[in-house]
Amino acid sequence: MKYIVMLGDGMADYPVAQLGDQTPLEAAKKPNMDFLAQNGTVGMVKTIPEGYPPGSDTANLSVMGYDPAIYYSGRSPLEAVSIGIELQPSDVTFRCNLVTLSDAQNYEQASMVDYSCDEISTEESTILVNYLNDHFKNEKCNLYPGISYRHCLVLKDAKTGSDCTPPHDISGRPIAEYLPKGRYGDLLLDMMKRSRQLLKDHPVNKARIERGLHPATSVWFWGEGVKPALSSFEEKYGIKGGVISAVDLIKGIAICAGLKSVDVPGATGNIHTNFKGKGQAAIDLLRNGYDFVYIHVEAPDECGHRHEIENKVRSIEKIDEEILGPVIGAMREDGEEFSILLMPDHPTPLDIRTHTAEPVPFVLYRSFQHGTPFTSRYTELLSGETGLFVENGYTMMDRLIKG
Ligand SMILES: O=C(O)[C@@H](CO)OP(=O)(O)O
Repeated sequence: MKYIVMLGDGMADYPVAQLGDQTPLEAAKKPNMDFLAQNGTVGMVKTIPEGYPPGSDTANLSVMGYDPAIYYSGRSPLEAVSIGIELQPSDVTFRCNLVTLSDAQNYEQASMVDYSCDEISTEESTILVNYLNDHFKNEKCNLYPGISYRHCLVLKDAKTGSDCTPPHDISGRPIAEYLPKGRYGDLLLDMMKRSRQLLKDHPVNKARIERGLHPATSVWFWGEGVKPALSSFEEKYGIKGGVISAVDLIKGIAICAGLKSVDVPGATGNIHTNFKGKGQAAIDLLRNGYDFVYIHVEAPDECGHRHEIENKVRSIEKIDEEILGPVIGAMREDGEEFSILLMPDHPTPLDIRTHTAEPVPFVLYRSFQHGTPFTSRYTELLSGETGLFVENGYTMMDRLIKG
């Protein structure tokens, strides 16, 4: 028996005028997802517990079977683990984005033009983060380069209690209201201001501007946290598993849960990711001694944040055609019985360009069970109409594996 989670990050949405008032899930051609919905159990599930931020951290922990109320210790430490940073219990970490701010005389007067600097390449960002660290590093403070615009700041012998805003929540808005506050607010803001001076004339940025791309004009800190402690997935569920994702957050959850984190060449975390490669990596894992795979695709979420309507629809179609179809095909070819949980972690509605905490539509399909069809397609509306509602997202893994 094989267990598969197919997770489209931020896939759920609201009706979009440009799509004829359909959601991207309604507009997309996705025969495999619709087949699962026609033959599986369909409903809505709340992945974000009351009082928690609607992030991919809390939501993916839930889907992976870990109650955020018990296991959530912040986002950046999960990413730090994936980057390979040895965290001490007294370390406090922050996500460090490279961002593009608008030109302004004073830092406080700028706006958030782009939380990702046009998804700056890892090669360029590594040069910039190492350069900044040469200026910032001391016995209490260290910057570590990660992937693309996602990096990590570690403060030694520190405490939590800073109040920061994710930059993808304030796209296009003036930053004044959203600058760091709380315990390390002044320190973080000082580094952000200094980074703007240091990055201004950097050759990497000059070359980006020449190529018509957004330069990295500042660092932006958020996602505070401390060393995570997850129980072993294998001990919890009695099966060996792996995770396929392009982003450090999900890879970090995998490592902390004792799951294998698979690197797929060309997996980028955006619409240009290697969808086929991810599907093949899942098949390879399931054919080589692993009974569980969690396939995470970041692209629909990025398209939501960037307000890329067509790309969001297309990313759902590519998940369906290049990942879900081949995985289902391989399981049938091998004569394997299998269960699939299909769902997003949270909605990232195109209209608001950020996450919401609303319940998301799910399908739980078992290759060996055939009952009365629940619904005709996999959509937000039809999933809601079945009347099945799961209050605690972290129980979905029990439903998938334990039945
Ligand atoms: O990694 C990030 O910075 C954000 C935005 O892309 O990811 P998510 O929306 O999945 O939290």
